[in-house]
Amino acid sequence: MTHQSTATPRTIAFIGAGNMASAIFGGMVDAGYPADRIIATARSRETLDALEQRYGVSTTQDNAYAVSQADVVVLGVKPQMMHDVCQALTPAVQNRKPLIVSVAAGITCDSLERWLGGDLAIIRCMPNTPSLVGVGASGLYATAQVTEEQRGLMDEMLTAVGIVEWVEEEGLLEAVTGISGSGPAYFFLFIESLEAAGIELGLNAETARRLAIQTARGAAEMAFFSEHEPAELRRRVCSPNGTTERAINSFEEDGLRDIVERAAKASGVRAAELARELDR
Ligand SMILES: NC(=O)C1=CN([C@@H]2O[C@H](COP(=O)(O)OP(=O)(O)OC[C@H]3O[C@@H](n4cnc5c(N)ncnc54)[C@H](O)[C@@H]3O)[C@@H](O)[C@H]2O)C=CC1
Ligand SMILES: O=C(O)[C@@H]1CCC=N1
Repeated sequence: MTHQSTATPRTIAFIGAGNMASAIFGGMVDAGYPADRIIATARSRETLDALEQRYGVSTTQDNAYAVSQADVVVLGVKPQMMHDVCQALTPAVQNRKPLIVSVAAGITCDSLERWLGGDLAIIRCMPNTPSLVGVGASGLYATAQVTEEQRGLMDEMLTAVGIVEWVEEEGLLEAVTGISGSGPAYFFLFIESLEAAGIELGLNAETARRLAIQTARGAAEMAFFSEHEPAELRRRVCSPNGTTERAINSFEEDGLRDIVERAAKASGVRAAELARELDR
């Protein structure tokens, strides 16, 4: 994959280059976005050195300096840190007026706007970590101040690392969090469980892990590329009165669908809770 845009690439500051932010810019760089247009900040110099070495991005521990260079500021710190980080950045942000993008679970555009001094174009983004390997899924919400060009810029940045879905109501980002933001962890848990089952059934640990991972990958790729819906693909694995049917019946009897729905809702509820807890 190569970076397609002919426009001058924007300078993007990632404030808090942890798991999520580095998954996005790592994926962007691997997809061809110019590394010299990315500035990453973090608390530890060691983290930044490693990112500089791996991706060739610029780094600094000075958040305000990074903002002073940026057309787009991606806020990638933990929700609990967001208030203090924003307040410290207010002068630099008000001076430069970059597009503000937050990836933090829960934190509302209203809080961000207040904490950063007002009158800003803000996008809330709920990405996920598979962005690192170009298979991310991001849900986005834009406030009224965001221009079409800025939306286009985000589309360009994030389609380099996966799919992008815009939602028209901010509250729907809670649903996005419950499905795709937290979602990779659900699938990792399923892989772990399948691996453990393989070991229980007598396979050696490495074989069980390789089979579980490759099966998850194969199923996801088939679902992605197929013209058939997942339910049909599932039916095609189930021979009548065969082995899969027995396993699927076991899942259904144990209430897997309800279990998944409850978990996804719990994630979204926690996002809403974070917004209330951290608003001030
Ligand atoms: N991890 C995930 O799968 C996802 C995370 N998110 C959101 O991404 C945000 C970050 O989560 P993670 O990357 O998992 O956390 P993390 O702990 O890996 O990253 C946070 C980074 O912020 C840095 N940091 C802390 N205080 C700072 C400061 N004052 N100035 C500059 N940098 C500072 C830390 O050094 C660290 O590198 C959270 O708000 C979370 O809700 C959203 C979607 C998925
Ligand atoms: O667990 C969290 O709060 C973050 C947001 C979505 C995925 N990880």
